[in-house]
Amino acid sequence: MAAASMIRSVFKKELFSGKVAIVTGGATGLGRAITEELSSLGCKVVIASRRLENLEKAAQEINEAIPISLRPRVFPYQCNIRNEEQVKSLMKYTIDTHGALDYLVNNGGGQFASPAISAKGWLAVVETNLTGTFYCCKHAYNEWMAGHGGAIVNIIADMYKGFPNMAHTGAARAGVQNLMMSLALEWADCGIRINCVSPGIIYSETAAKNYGGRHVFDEGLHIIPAKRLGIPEEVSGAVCFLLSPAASYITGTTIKVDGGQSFYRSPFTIPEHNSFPPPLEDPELNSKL
Ligand SMILES: CCC/C=C/C(=O)SCCNC(=O)CCNC(=O)[C@H](O)C(C)(C)COP(=O)([O-])OP(=O)([O-])OC[C@H]1O[C@@H](n2cnc3c(N)ncnc32)[C@H](O)[C@@H]1OP(=O)([O-])[O-]
Ligand SMILES: NC(=O)C1=CN([C@@H]2O[C@H](COP(=O)(O)OP(=O)(O)OC[C@H]3O[C@@H](n4cnc5c(N)ncnc54)[C@H](OP(=O)(O)O)[C@@H]3O)[C@@H](O)[C@H]2O)C=CC1
Repeated sequence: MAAASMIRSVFKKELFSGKVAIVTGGATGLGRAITEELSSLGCKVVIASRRLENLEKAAQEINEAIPISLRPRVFPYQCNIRNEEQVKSLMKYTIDTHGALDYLVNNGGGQFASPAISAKGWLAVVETNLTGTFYCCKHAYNEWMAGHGGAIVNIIADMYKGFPNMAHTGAARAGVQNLMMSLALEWADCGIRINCVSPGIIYSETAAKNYGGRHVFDEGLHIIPAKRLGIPEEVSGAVCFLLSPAASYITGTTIKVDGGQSFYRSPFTIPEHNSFPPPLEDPELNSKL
């Protein structure tokens, strides 16, 4: 956010002291808010995404807000989560440099809106959001969490009524939610908790830019019972809660941070038509249905 948020962390200072986290997409939007809150609570955070320049700038800015004696707490690392080798290197770097990997936040991702998705576009979005999350979970588990436990949070999206015009991301996010449930069971015996946070429409400058402007977000206002957009700090609090000891008995679940949007109306309008097959023999009766 360009404007200062009124939301301050509700968690105690040093809640995450001595802990190490990876936040993918941690330089912008939701990921940045999560990184700011985790690092302000004592956590070392490796932020990982494709654009190194962005990551370096964000790390510098966030570190500057931390008392000099406690810096640095945020570390940039270039990684495309679609590339399994790069994901493996991210995990190794984090553990070799910082000695642990307590938390993983799978936030990096995105999509584009289109009613006609090409095969290449479909693969790009599924590989980013579903396969990228799978790679990150798998290698966090292999490299550290299988032997030490840990907590994972995946950021998904409001896809509960389908996701017309963004079918690729709807399918990918539903896949991430189901993956989360499988892993919560498979990895429970290692002391790994894994959950999802499902944001509604959360305004950030970078997200809006990706959609060609703020108007795209404002167009969603009529489907939000809260009658306003969310901000990244409102998502961050839920992520920090799920990582914290306050959530020590919570695994395999999803927290929706969406102002009630997910159980309210769909943004999608179906054109008038009579294309469905008639159920009755009498055409006149059919016309009355
Ligand atoms: C509104 C409220 C809800 C908000 C939710 C949010 O998530 S906010 C967060 C918002 N933040 C983000 O979403 C940030 C992250 N998002 C991204 O990086 C991209 O959206 C990505 C995931 C598609 C990866 O892209 P990439 O370039 O690295 O991938 P690539 O080079 O491998 O294949 C690309 C292929 O995909 C297709 N295609 C791509 N764009 C469009 C389009 N606009 N139009 C049509 N098609 C498009 C095209 O086929 C293209 O191939 P081509 O024709 O070029 O040969
Ligand atoms: N804002 C919203 O309303 C909603 C957002 N979400 C999801 O929340 C997450 C954060 O979005 P938001 O902060 O709003 O938007 P942003 O566009 O600011 O964030 C997306 C982040 O993901 C990173 N990223 C994208 N692709 C990759 C990749 N292949 N490898 C590594 N990192 C990648 C980007 O960094 P870089 O370009 O450097 O790789 C960027 O930092 C996304 O998954 C988004 O889809 C879900 C529901 C609603």
